[in-house]
Amino acid sequence: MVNTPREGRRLSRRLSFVASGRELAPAITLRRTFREFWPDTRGLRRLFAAGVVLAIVAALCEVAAIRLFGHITDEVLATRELGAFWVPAVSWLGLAAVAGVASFAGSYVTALGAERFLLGLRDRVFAHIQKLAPDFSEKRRLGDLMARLTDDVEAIEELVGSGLVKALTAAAGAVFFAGAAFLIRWDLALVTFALIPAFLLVSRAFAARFRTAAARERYSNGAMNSVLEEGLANQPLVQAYNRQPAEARRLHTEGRTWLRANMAQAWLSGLYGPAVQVIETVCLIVILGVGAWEIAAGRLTIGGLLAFAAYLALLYPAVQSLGELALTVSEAAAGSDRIIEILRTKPAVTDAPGAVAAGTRGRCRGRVDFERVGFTYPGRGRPVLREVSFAAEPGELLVLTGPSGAGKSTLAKLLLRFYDPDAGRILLDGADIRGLTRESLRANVTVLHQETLLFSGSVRDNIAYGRPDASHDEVIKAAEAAGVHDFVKLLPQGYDTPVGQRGRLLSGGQRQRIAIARAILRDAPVLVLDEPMSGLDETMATQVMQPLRRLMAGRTTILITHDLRHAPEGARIVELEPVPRESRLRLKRIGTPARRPAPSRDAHHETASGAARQPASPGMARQVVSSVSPSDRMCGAQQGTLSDPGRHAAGAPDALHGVRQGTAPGPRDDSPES
Ligand SMILES: Nc1ncnc2c1ncn2[C@@H]1O[C@H](COP(=O)(O)OP(=O)(O)OP(=O)(O)O)[C@@H](O)[C@H]1O
Repeated sequence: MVNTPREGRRLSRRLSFVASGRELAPAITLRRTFREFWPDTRGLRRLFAAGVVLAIVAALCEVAAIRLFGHITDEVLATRELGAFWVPAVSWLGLAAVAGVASFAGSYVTALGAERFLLGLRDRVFAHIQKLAPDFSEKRRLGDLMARLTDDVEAIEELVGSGLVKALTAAAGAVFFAGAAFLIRWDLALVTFALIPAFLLVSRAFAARFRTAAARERYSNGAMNSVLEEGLANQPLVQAYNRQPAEARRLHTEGRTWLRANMAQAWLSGLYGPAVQVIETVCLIVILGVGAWEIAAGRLTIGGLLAFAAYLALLYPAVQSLGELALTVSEAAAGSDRIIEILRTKPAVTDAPGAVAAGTRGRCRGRVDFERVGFTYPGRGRPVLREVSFAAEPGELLVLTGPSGAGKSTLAKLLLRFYDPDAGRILLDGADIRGLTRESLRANVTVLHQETLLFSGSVRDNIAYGRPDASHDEVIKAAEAAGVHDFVKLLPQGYDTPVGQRGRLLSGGQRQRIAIARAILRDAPVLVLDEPMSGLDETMATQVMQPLRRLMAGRTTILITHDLRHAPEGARIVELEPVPRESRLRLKRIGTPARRPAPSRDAHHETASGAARQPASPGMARQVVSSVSPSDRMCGAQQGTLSDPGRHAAGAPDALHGVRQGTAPGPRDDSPES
């Protein structure tokens, strides 16, 4: 059953799937697995069919070769007639050559089909995950998703692709070898066939123990990998906190558990081989005993007996291989369950039928409107946003502030259409973004995420990520504008220097500036900066501020920040407060800081009832926007709207989001750095 270490690993994976079948819920039938994944074999079926045909040719050659072996034994060895040797010997050689070529070609085309199937299915699942909101991956353990894209996809292939080929060829081989043995002596064949259940019984007895051992191995392997992954990913933390010995101990403990689980498996595989061998020996002795009796009685030749034994030696592995099919099915069922779960997850948003491209010739002016937007994350009872309205004019800088968890980053996700709002709408240049193609929408909106996201490629790759066709000069220009060029020049390989895993070979400020260069190169008219200064100290923040201003110049910018010290002068400020637990009251404020933003956000606060905490800066211009409970709505409506009173008033005046227009924003002095 377990012949090579690779097969052993495969078997343990297979058995562990069976063992943990309950959690993995292989409630999927064989038919359903085939129905779901058979279409993935389109274009590959000829390869698999060729694999079956070639494997059958090889098996037939083996049947014929054994026949020749019997013939040589009887006609040459027993009679000592050397002259009768050459023809069968050359034929045997010819058969061996044909079998070798057929076997090689069969394995090759089957492997080609299998690898292409894996490639196609993995691409399909990965492409589907990319269509889902990023939260889909973020909510899951990365290791689990990786296992689905590798082990589970492979398990499906082993059933639907190469597994099917293997099953068909094993079945054909079993029929040929059994048939050939039957032709030599049908009564002797029946005796030996009667011993086949003994193989199945031993397999069954071992499988149960193997299953437990394999499940332990898989579990401890997962635990060990987690320790490794965490230890390596958090290496700076481990070293800074002097936790190296503790981490080493943790790994050693998990490693020892894994070792014990592996030894249990090794013990079982070691025992299984001799157990099967005992049965095979029993079979052989029975055959030899009965054969000797039959030879003495003149009813069987020595060549016939040896050929008979050779057929049985090939028949038993074929039968075992068919027996293992049940394990392949279990594994594939569990794997397909997990893959189907991904494939059946519907994207939170899709392009509407008839969706159009944003803007004129793909580029919009950059006006953004949030109109009474309400949103609750799927599976969450409480809304994150309720009746949020504000607008940003083309080229305007709007600072979005508010306490942690108020939903600021969620607004960015809605603007990118990772989700659609449950209520209200978001407009880009006056067009509801639900009517735009997601590709064109996202081409017009660049988000700089709170955590700088870099790939492990070179500096150049990371800058050009949003525009892979950018020329070298364009990359350098963007890098210069972002203040990247000077430090890149000092790197050992310049723009070709690898930035390391998630850009960890660079400082936080350098990473951030590369992300700014990437955004500059992308040149989208709308920009969302989500806490661009987070994690940067004062000096770094100052260094990043200059390139940021260049990036913001001429673009509609929504700057999300807790820290109003980073709000450029003259910027309009929108404050978002969390949706209160009980009341439907929601308050947000818009203001314009004076020459310098207030040092403390508290200085801007004003209570919902209107009892103002005075702004620290005397020149602060302020608008108050409030989304109010139904009884307050009229009051809100009377206050007008932020930017287009006519449009809102013409809509549903009694449900309007209340806006109190403050002093007009002062002149912006964060204008593009020239
Ligand atoms: N994918 C998600 N699924 C469910 N809830 C989420 C998800 N993402 C965020 N939330 C919740 O939504 C609320 C708003 O989160 P969001 O990240 O928008 O806040 P924020 O104002 O940007 O906070 P911070 O300033 O700390 O970044 C939080 O309570 C958060 O727990």
